[in-house]
Amino acid sequence: MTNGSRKRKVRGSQIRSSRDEKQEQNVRNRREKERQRLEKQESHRAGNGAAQFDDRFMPEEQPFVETEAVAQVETRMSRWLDVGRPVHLIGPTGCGKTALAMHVAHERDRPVVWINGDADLTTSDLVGEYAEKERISERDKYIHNVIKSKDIIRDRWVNNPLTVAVQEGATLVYNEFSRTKPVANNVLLSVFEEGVLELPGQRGESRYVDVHSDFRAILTSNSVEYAGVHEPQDALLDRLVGLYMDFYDRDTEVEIVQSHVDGLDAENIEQIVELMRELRERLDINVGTRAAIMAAEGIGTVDDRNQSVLTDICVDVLASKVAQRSEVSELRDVVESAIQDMEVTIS
Ligand SMILES: Nc1ncnc2c1ncn2[C@@H]1O[C@H](COP(=O)(O)OP(=O)(O)OP(=O)(O)O)[C@@H](O)[C@H]1O
Repeated sequence: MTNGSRKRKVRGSQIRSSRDEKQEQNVRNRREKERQRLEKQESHRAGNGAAQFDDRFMPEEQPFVETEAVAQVETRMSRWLDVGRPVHLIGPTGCGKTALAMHVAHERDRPVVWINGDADLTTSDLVGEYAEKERISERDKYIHNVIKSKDIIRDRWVNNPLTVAVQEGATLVYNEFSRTKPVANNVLLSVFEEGVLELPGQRGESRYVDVHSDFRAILTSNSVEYAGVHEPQDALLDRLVGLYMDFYDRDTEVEIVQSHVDGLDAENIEQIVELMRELRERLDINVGTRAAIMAAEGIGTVDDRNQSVLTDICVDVLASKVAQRSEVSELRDVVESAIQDMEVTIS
């Protein structure tokens, strides 16, 4: 054997040993990456407050007007929330329940969680479910040239808004809760009474979640639907403090419309609010504060303002509430005569 061949042999073994080192290093890197991934996943699952409060649970904050009338209802709400009682705001569509609930919730300086009641909403939609599959792969080289590989697929629990709110001591705003079928809302009974949320589907200790001492709930419902198809179970209503709301007074409604509509002077807004309040009396349909905001927005787009345009705008705003086409002409007649009688002069 020549010196050269010996040298090549030595070089070959050096290359092989550096390859082995590299492979071992790769295995170590992969294990470290997997460890970091699992650690991240675990901390996400355990969740801290900020991570759990996902935007999809919360609507944007709207401008909020606080007059004496508004402050009165706020005071009554806060009184009950302070002693840990859930508050149920009941009132006609568009009277300001949601705006008030959101405002009071934000004032509490706790995270706010939002749920919108719906006939299709299930208990799982409220509390959570095993909704995702989690795949964990382990690859290990225990013996030289033998790679042991294992794939674990397990179900992963995903919390829904009620569980997040209960765990984090948030203020839950459950809008139109009576639209949800009563059976789905049964989970609320033990939350309000025993301070425990039961997670159907979970096993063992993780089936029960202690309600955080700062957790509060504000529920809203429409006074008409409330007595309708999904009449909530008496046991749930028994646990709620019920505050009936009506439309605010004229001046509050004027301020509310002003806060939502730019570029329309106070006189025009006052006339629109007064007209809508009159139509509220004359029509069988519900004419909420929202209708006044929409009419003011509509008028704001018109340069050449007159009674005929105002009639068109009011009919457009209210027509979706009448069931038949034939009723639209009746609606127009009522709007026209209200404008005439009140001598509304929009400018
Ligand atoms: N205090 C307030 N400040 C500012 N805007 C308000 C106030 N109260 C009500 N509004 C506005 O009036 C409109 C109707 O209010 P809101 O949606 O709260 O009524 P609601 O009773 O919850 O209606 P629905 O039953 O249809 O949900 C909204 O545009 C809302 O932003």
